Amino acid sequence: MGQCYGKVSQTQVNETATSHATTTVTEVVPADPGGQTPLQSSNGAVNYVQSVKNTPARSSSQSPWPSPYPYGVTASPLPRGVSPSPARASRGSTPRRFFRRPFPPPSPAKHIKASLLKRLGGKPKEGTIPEDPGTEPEQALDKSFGYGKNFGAKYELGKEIGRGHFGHTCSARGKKGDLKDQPLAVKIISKAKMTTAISIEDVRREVKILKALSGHKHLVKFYDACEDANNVYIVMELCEGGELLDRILARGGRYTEEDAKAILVQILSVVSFCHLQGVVHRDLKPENFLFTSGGENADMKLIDFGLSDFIRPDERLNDIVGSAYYVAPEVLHRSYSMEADIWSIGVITYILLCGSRPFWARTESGIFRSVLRSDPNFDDMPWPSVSPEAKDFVKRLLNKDYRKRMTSVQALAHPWLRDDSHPIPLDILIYRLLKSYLHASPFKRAALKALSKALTEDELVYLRAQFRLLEPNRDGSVSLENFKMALAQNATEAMGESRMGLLAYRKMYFEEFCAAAVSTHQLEAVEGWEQIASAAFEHFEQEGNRVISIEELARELNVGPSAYSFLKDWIRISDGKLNLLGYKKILHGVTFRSSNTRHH
Ligand SMILES: Nc1ncnc2c1ncn2[C@@H]1O[C@H](COP(=O)(O)OP(=O)(O)OP(=O)(O)O)[C@@H](O)[C@H]1O
Ligand SMILES: [Ca+2]
Ligand SMILES: [Ca+2]
Repeated sequence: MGQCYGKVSQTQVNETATSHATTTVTEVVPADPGGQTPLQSSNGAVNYVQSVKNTPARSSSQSPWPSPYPYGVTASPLPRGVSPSPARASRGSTPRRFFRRPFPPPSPAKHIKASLLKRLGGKPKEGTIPEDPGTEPEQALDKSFGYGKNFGAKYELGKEIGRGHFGHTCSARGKKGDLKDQPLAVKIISKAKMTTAISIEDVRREVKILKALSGHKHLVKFYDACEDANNVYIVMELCEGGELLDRILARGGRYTEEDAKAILVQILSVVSFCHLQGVVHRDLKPENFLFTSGGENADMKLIDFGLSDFIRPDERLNDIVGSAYYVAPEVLHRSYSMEADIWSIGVITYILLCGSRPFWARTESGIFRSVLRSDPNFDDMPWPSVSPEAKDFVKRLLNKDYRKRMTSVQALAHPWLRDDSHPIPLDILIYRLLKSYLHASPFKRAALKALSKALTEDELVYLRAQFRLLEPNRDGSVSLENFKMALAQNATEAMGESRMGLLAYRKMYFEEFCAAAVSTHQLEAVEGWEQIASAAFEHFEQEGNRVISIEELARELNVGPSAYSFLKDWIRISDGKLNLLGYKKILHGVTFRSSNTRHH
């Protein structure tokens, strides 16, 4: 068996314990002898225990679970005045109480190792990391950011209040100007830690995104960025209420549905805002939501845009980043977009409702396997007593097929959360669907039109809200001009970055809007899909179905002659029109893996 690439020497451990608590210390997966990626490696229990013993920060080396305290119990990451919760403190001594649950309760999440190495540099063993970590000679790196150089003159630093893999955060006070005497938080990122071009770019982007998005009610307010020879300083509003993770642990890891809803509405509201601005967060987890004050009903703020990126509506990202417990399957498959954030919210929701993680294993590769292959447990306590709406909600966020997942806006409109007290924001998904509708063939549009006539009230609530947000013209129609206007109204500085393409002018009334803005993939994940499809097919029979040849159907579906043998089953022999199966295929689109066919 090869060496652990994450194994650390005692000196490194000490260095880590005093400066940064990194995952490379607290969770170690053995490198695969065959040079496989961490995705495929397995096992590691023995090495894991050994590495635990090497880690001075741990409160107990007996616990079978990764420590909730990468910082050690003495160096609590909790804000002043908040003591460690009993759940956190007692974990090491009473591990058995957690066996009753399908998975152990949450602990601070670990960044995906490959991503961490790539960003912060390091010495991976040959072949263990899927990508070149991009380490460059130090002197070649340009570490000047163009930020103000007068941090010391403007701010007075206070105590350390938090720590992550990339930086530590201190309380501070403004010395002059608008921020004079105002309590602040300053995230300090050491330039010495920026050993790769990627890590420098990450900091630049973190500041840029934070600055651009600052202003939303549930997003930490950005004030200033400074630098000196040693550090970058990100000055922001001080959130004194601690992390969401600590509140979850303080409650023994379970929220009532009402309390969970109050949390989720805030998360979804800020995440829909980010997505509309073309920003994907990529590291949503309970550690990255802070409460403004200690009160039960304090507002929550999203922090830490260190892994965030700009993304265009049709773009896919391929960089494996995030934290293992919260990472979406398609991120591990290296082709993802905004929906990856929604998965993470699904994981958070699951944790809020039952106190356990939906995907858990002792090693990173084990967690990945679970994310890719296993279905979360909805059978054990407390799930039988959780409302069907809440369960449906979680399942529609944790769908492994990202096309079937709800968007954050749809989640806000889901029956479990729907409530007049929070507005439903504009959904960028509509823009994508409209665009693809306008590019679709008349036959496919007729199929969608029939589908839209079979929609249930639940779907219509969302569509009506979206239509209203486009502020229909006096004749009740909208065009893409309305879309442009609506987007412009919601735009921040960040939006320009997403380089929204503009579509041609085309008038649309509500009826057609529904046909254009309905997502077949999402509907397929709905419980009543078969009924909806049958009802839709009846509408299609009335005013859309027609005689179609195999060749024409192949063209419609964008597939080649090798698919003809399948296609004949989708056309009725009696009248040469589509049957129900064929109708569903037209709605869904098909992919044949054959060299003779064009990939869809
Ligand atoms: N505005 C703030 N007010 C109060 N505490 C904060 C604030 N920003 C950050 N913190 C604290 O500092 C910690 C680290 O900050 P942050 O998450 O931005 O760092 P990081 O190094 O990027 O973390 P990670 O390891 O998750 O990538 C947070 O978890 C939180 O406890
Ligand atoms: Ca963080
Ligand atoms: Ca971060």
